[in-house]
Amino acid sequence: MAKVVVALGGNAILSKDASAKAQMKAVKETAKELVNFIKNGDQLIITHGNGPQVGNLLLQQIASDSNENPAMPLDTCGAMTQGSIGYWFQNAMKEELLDSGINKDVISIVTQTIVDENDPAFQNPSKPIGPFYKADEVAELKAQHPDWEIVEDAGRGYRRVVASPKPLEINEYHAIKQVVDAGIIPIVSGGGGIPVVRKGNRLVGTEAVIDKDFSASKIAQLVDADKLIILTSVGGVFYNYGKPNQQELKEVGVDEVQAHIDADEFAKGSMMPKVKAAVDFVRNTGNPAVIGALEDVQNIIKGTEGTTIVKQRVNV
Ligand SMILES: Nc1ncnc2c1ncn2[C@@H]1O[C@H](COP(=O)(O)OP(=O)(O)O)[C@@H](O)[C@H]1O
Ligand SMILES: NC(=O)OP(=O)(O)O
Repeated sequence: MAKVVVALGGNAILSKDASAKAQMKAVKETAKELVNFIKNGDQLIITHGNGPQVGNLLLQQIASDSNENPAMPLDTCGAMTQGSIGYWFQNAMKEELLDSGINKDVISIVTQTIVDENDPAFQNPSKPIGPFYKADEVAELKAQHPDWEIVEDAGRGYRRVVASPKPLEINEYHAIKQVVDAGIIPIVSGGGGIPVVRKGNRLVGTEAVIDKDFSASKIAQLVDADKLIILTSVGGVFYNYGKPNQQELKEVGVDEVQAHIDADEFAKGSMMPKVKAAVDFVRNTGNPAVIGALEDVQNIIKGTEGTTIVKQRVNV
């Protein structure tokens, strides 16, 4: 039995339609794929992004902000998305498991992730959240929201970016480990976890969105996972992505990927955190990490799809 941490992108939950109904439908499709890990005999730990959802929630907060009904801060919005997305997954996974004749419990755990208040990321926002905007909408958005940073997101449009400090510790990991050992499927560290700073015995929420790929790597190391699988909207990692000479990677050693990270060849805010998180997991555990598409889960399990990053390639 392999212990597998699966990280899902916020974009895998929300495509164009941001209604709860459409997101629940997408989560249900995702759950159908995830149940394949259980059928394969794996122990599953699920984590997910929240970039689109937390950005949309912030917009709702701004739209209804008043003395009587004040806007919630970003850390609280992160917690709210852990609750809503966790509910969707908990609900959909249980139904899919029962439909497959498997009686297993699924539970989402509100997770706090400890960050360093002096992390330079607080001065350099990089995490895209919320909807995509067109180039000609940016000037008006900046006039409406002078405190917003807006950047181009991997050729897909423009998005607001917020601070994204690195996860140092997952506060609830002892409890998460016990849940996994009890044979329960946990949904953890949603949206990278709620960013908190340690002040003695207190954990104080801070306004940021942690990259779920980095926190997934941390969780995977803390629970001694055999594999980290990052599922997204693309079949694997490409060199020269989007160019005529793009090349999809099948199996690749950490040192080779590191050289491409050092040369800044992957898109910031999309593929770069995934490859960095995967390399961190492989280096610290010696176990493989896979980056691939959600719809390819069955073949990822067989090892025929996705990009697998390994400590050292056997046949080079
Ligand atoms: N080198 C690359 N190889 C593959 N995909 C890439 C690369 N560079 C950028 N991308 C883009 O990254 C996207 C995945 O990142 P993102 O949308 O942030 O993931 P998620 O929300 O699923 O975590 C892909 O859909 C693809 O458009
Ligand atoms: N928090 C986070 O990494 O979200 P996305 O995966 O949606 O970007």
